[in-house]
Amino acid sequence: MNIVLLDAETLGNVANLEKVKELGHLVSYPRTSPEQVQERIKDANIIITNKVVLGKSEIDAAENLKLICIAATGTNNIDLDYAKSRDIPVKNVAGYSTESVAQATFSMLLSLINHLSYYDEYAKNDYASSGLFTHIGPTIWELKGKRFGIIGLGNIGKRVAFIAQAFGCEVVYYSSSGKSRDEKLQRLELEELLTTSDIVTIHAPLNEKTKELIGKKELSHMKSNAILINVGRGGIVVESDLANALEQGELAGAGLDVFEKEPVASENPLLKINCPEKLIMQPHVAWSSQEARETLVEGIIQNILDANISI
Ligand SMILES: NC(=O)C1=CN([C@@H]2O[C@H](COP(=O)(O)OP(=O)(O)OC[C@H]3O[C@@H](n4cnc5c(N)ncnc54)[C@H](O)[C@@H]3O)[C@@H](O)[C@H]2O)C=CC1
Ligand SMILES: O=C(O)C(=O)CO
Repeated sequence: MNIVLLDAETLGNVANLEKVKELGHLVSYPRTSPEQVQERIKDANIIITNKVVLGKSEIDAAENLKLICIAATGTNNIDLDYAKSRDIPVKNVAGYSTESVAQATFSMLLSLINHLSYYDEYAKNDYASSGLFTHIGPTIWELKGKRFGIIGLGNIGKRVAFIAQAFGCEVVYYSSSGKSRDEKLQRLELEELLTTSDIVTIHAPLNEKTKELIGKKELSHMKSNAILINVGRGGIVVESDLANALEQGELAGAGLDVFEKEPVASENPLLKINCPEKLIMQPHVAWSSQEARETLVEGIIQNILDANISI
């Protein structure tokens, strides 16, 4: 059985990747450009991809393809409808990074509301000569009692809700999908969630309903002291509108782990905003704790075993 892993570098150093070799003949590429995909997968029975895009032409190029394994939870890099029409199963790994992404959500949020970068820089450069034990600079506020609005209440959204409640927040959520109802939490329409929340975090997948869900109009509904965190997918937030909204003071800050184009384009307006202290950016690492990457590989192995492929 030919297994082709297209973007091994994205998994980092995980010992259990060796176990995939016990399942078949593994050819592992650190990275694969769009131009290289078709040649590399032409003999593959199983393709493993984290973020390499497999559309119609790529799927057609792999004539003996039996399974597509996504080395991720999000499935938006695969043409799922076309794979289905060709009877090729597509398996993602659900839930492997829930803790890691929830932790990253709060890491960015707490950094922003406690102004970590500012106070770190002050302590290292100005504190010794300040003559005062403290320094009241940018305002720090407490999470307790604040309204915490979650967009997408699945595995990650629910974990974030639990932690937000532990901080004493009032959690509300928006979901267009009936699957994620939670009777214990208040469900709001998107506009009300945006208008009334002090913190908004995004944990939805990218699909037709979520694409550009948060643009100019939605950002203008947000409270001027609010913080927006997006660890779902980049295409959900319109980046040029967010850059404008931060500059205009329509919201107080944003933490982004995901971007419409990854890596970000050098002309991305977010890289050029005139208030960089209001924005934290990460290179799509919310998922990537050591524990999560090892669990991810276990999930891929299980997906291959479950598929019970015979060649
Ligand atoms: N930044 C990162 O490193 C990572 C990002 N992700 C992203 O987070 C997403 C969610 O992950 P999980 O919670 O594990 O998945 P999940 O499938 O458990 O939850 C997704 C939730 O979003 C809801 N949803 C779907 N369409 C929606 C819409 N139009 N509006 C509001 N909610 C909607 C679904 O009903 C579901 O409850 C993934 O699809 C992926 O895009 C996931 C893992 C790592
Ligand atoms: O698992 C996911 O969906 C991620 O974004 C990490 O690759």
